Amino acid sequence: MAVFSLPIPTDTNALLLAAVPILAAAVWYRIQRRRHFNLDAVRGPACSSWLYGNVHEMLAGELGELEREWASQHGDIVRLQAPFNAPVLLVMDPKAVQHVFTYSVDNFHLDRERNFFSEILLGNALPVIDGDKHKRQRKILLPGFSAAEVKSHLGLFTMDAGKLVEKWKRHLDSAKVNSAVINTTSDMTKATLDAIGIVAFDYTFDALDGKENELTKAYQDILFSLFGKPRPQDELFLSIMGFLPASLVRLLLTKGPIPKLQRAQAATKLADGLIERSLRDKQIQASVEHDKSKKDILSLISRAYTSDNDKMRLTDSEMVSTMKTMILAGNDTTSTSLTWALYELAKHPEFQADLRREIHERNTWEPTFKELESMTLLNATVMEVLRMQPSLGTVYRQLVVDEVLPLSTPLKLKNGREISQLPVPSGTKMLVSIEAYNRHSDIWGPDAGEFNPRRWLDANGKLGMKGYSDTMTFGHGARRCLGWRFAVLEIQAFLFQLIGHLEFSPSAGSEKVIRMGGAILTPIVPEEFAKGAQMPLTVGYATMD
Ligand code: HEM
Repeated sequence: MAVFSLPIPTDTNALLLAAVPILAAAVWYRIQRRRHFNLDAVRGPACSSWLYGNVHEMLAGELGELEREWASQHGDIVRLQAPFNAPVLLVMDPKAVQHVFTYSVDNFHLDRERNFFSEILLGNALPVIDGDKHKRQRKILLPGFSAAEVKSHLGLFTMDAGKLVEKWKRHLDSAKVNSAVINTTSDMTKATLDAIGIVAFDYTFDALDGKENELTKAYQDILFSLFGKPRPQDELFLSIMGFLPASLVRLLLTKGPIPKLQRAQAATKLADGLIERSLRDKQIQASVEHDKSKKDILSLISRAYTSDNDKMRLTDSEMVSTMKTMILAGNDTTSTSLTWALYELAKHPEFQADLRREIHERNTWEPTFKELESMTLLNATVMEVLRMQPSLGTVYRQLVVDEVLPLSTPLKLKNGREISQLPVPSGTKMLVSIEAYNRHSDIWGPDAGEFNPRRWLDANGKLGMKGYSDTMTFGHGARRCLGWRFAVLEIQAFLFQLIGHLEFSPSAGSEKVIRMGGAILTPIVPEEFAKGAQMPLTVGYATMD
C-alpha cells in the first residue's frame, strides 16, 4: 500500500489526538531551548578582567553614558560581566523593562547580595522583601498612601517650602546682594527631611533651622556613601558573598571592620532607638485615645497595629523598618528630584519664566490640592524632570525561575541571528535601566534626551493623556513606589514656592556637575568628589509680575 493511501484521520478527536505529540514536542523543544540558551551569545562590551568583570565601570560612571554607548553598539540588552565571568544582563529594551517590573515580586527578585546591604539600613521592610511577605506588608501599608491621606499633607509641604525660601532670602539680604551662588542640594535635603519627619512619624527634625540632630547627621548622604561609585573590588566582594550562606554574610557585614558598613550600623541604631520610643507613645495614644485625627503614617499604621485582624497587623520590627524606609526611601529621592528640577529650570530660563507666570496667576501662596493639579506647566515640569532625572536610575534583580523576556526590538546575537524574545535562565542577575526606558527614542521621539516639558501638552496646550505612570521613574507593577503621590505633591508644592519667589540660573560650579548613579542619582562636582552631593546654582529674587 502506498504511503499516500494510509488512512488519514478526518474526525476532530482524531485530529486533536494527532496534534498532542506534535504540541508536546514543540513545548519540550521550547523548554530545552530556554534551558540551554547560552547568555554568552548576547553581545556586550569586551572585558579586560576575568577577576573584576566590567559591571563596576558602568556603576562608577556618569548615569546613562556607558549604557547609551553600549546600546548603540550591541542593542537594548547587553551582556556584562560580573567577577569570575558571571553574566549580568543590562536590560534597556522597553518591553523587557516593563516585563521585569510587572513580575518582580514573584519571578525577578531583588539581587541577593546587594539586598544584604539594604537590610542593614532598613531591616525587613517592603523594599527588601519578596514573595508573599511582600504582598502582605504592601496590603497593610497601602491605605496610608492613598490620595486622600496624601492630600492632607499639602499644608506642611507648603510651610516647609516657605521656610526654605525664607532661608535663601535671608542669605541674600545678609550679604546685601541680589543673587548669590548657593549649594541648593544641601538645604533641599534638610527641608525634605523636616517634611518626611512630620509626615512619617510626627517627629520634628528642624534640620533646615540648623538644629544639631544626630540622626540628621547620620543619614546625611548615607545611600551615596554606601552604594555610590563602587570600586572593582566592591563588585568582587559582592560576588564572593554569593558563594557564602546568608547567615555568614550577615555576620560578616554586621560585625566586620568595614567602615562604610559601620557607619550604616550606627545610623540604624540611632534610628531604631528614636523610632521605638515614638512607636511606644503612638501605640499608647492609638489604643487609649483612638485618635483618628492624626494623619502621620505612624499613627495610621499604629491604628492598624491595634487591629484585631492578625493578618493586617505589623510586628514591632516591621513597624520600625517601615519608618526607616520612609526616611530613606522618601527623603533623598524627593530632594534629589527637586534639586534636578532647579538645575533643569536654571538651564531653561524662558520656560522658568513661563512657569513663574503661571504660579503668579494663581494670586495665592497657599494653593489648594485642586489648584496644583490644574496647573499645566507645573505638572508638565514635574513629569519632565522625573522622566529626565529619575532618582533611581537602575534597579537590580535576580531571576528565580527560567523566564523569557519579550522584546520591543529584535536583538541581534553574536552569530548574527535575530531573536524577538530572550530566554533567560534562573539565577541570572540583571541591571534594569529606568533611565534608558525614560529616554528611549521609540517611546519619547528623537528629542528624548532633551528637557522639554511641553512634550506633555497636547495641541491645545493642555496636559495630554500621558501621566505620571508613563515613565518608569516610580517603577511599575507589584513593587511600584508606594510613596509616589507624596513625592509628586511635595515636588509640586516646593516648586510653587521656590520658582514663585526666587530665580535660578547656572553657576560656574553647576556647569561641572555630573550625574552619578549607583545609588540615588546624585549631583557631583568631579574634582570635589569628597564633598559629596553638590548643586551650586545662582539664586536671586524673582521679578514679581
Ligand atoms: C521622587 C521621589 C521618588 C522616587 C523617584 C521613587 C522611586 C521608587 C522606585 C523606582 C521604586 C521601586 C524600586 C524597585 O522596583 O526595586 C520605589 C519603591 C518604594 N518607594 Fe519610592 N520613590 C520616591 C519617593 C518615595 C517616597 C516619598 C516614599 C515614602 C514616603 C517612598 C517609598 C517607597 C517604598 C516603601 C517602596 C517599596 C515599594 C515596594 O517594594 O512595594 N518613595 N520608589
